[in-house]
Amino acid sequence: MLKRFRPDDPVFLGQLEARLAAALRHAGNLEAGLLSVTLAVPEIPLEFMPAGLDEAFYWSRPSAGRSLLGLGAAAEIQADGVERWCLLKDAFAAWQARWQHEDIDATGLQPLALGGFGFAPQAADADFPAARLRVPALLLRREGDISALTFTFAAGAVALEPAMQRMRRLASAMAQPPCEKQDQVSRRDAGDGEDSAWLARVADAVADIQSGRLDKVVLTRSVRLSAAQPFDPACVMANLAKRHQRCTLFGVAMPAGGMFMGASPELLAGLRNGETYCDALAGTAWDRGGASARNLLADMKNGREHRLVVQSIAEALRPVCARLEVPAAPVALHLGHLHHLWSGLRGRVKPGIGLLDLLERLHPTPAVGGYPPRAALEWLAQHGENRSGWYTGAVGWMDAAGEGEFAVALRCAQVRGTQAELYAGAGIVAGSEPHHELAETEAKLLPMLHALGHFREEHD
Ligand SMILES: C=C(O[C@H]1C=CC=C(C(=O)O)[C@@H]1O)C(=O)O
Repeated sequence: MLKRFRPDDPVFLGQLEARLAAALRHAGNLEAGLLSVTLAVPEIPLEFMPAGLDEAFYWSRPSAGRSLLGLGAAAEIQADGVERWCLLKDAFAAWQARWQHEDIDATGLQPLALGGFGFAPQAADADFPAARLRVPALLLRREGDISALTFTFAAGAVALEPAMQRMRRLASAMAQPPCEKQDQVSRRDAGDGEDSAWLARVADAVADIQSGRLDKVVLTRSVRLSAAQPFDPACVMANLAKRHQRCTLFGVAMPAGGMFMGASPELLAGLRNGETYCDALAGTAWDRGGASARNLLADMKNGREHRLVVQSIAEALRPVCARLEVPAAPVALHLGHLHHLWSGLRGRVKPGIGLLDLLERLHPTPAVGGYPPRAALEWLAQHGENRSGWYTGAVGWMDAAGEGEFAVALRCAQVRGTQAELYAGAGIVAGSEPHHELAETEAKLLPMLHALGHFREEHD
């Protein structure tokens, strides 16, 4: 085990290189598939995303003591269209079948694939495939009190030097302070006309719900921010991390530069040792307006909105679970100024069911789509709902055994240069009032607005 972790320390890097070289020699010739080498390192500070890494995938769930940072790709599958789940499952099964792992220090940690997918089966824009899974060439992770590095190589590309080059880039990024205080102040681009179009769409949805065509549909909107100086994604992430420790923090580098990042309050699904856990999150109140947090649990409209999500998740899980626990009533989840109705569902999955099977069955839940799911998706398609990137899809990780966690991509933005595009939505049910729903989306934008330096003077 390496005795000290000072990423910029040549002694550390020298020891690491020697140990990796020995592990590669020990592994022998890799004729097909993937080789991962995991080395324990002393405690890694991963509560912040390091700055200046243009190929990073960062995922952190502080409440579970879990943080991941992946760089590069030893293997990747991008999948588009209605068959995207089949394509992902086939590719993942092929990796699993020939994935050699040298866990040199017996960390017990498996190598991981990192990935995400969008709301719709087709890619929404050029920066994001509809779905992607990637085995990072270098993975830095913290799991409770274990910290480790995993290097992964594809057959035909088992080479020490490129791996160490990437490691040195990571080391110099981690040696920097996570965020030089960014006194960024951004301004919001005008979009009043867009607000009135959105209000009209909510009114249309309410009318169609009242006519019985559907029970619920989630409508989303986006706003743009600009700043005089480029946003620094590491600072934005540090701002999110300061305020949203109960959420899942994520940052996914975009191929043409910039980052898709956010602080999600909702796990779509987790799977560990055959036990699955899912958040049903729907029904919202916020400070300064709306149903107050105190009334949230008694509010009929929010209760209706929430029940549809619980019911739908339970319907999706029941056929693949040997045991399923569905709470009889939600509890209030308080996240700063936002308050949600939350129900945690848990179950034991049947043998052979992996995380990708669960994601395929669950997505999109009525927390991001609507109910009945098909009627809601048709309604959204007919009304031109267009969601950028992976917003209302999910971002997460899977281990080589097919278990892992994906968080719904909410409370997020695409941040590139001096521009940012932020997203928020609201569930529309019978009785929804358009201006109230617009105010709800404004409340849901606040976490990212704060993190991007908007409203700084008013609130900080
Ligand atoms: C679609 C969003 O929130 C969903 C998740 C939680 C609560 C929701 C609600 O109360 O409407 C939404 O269904 C969003 O934050 O962009």
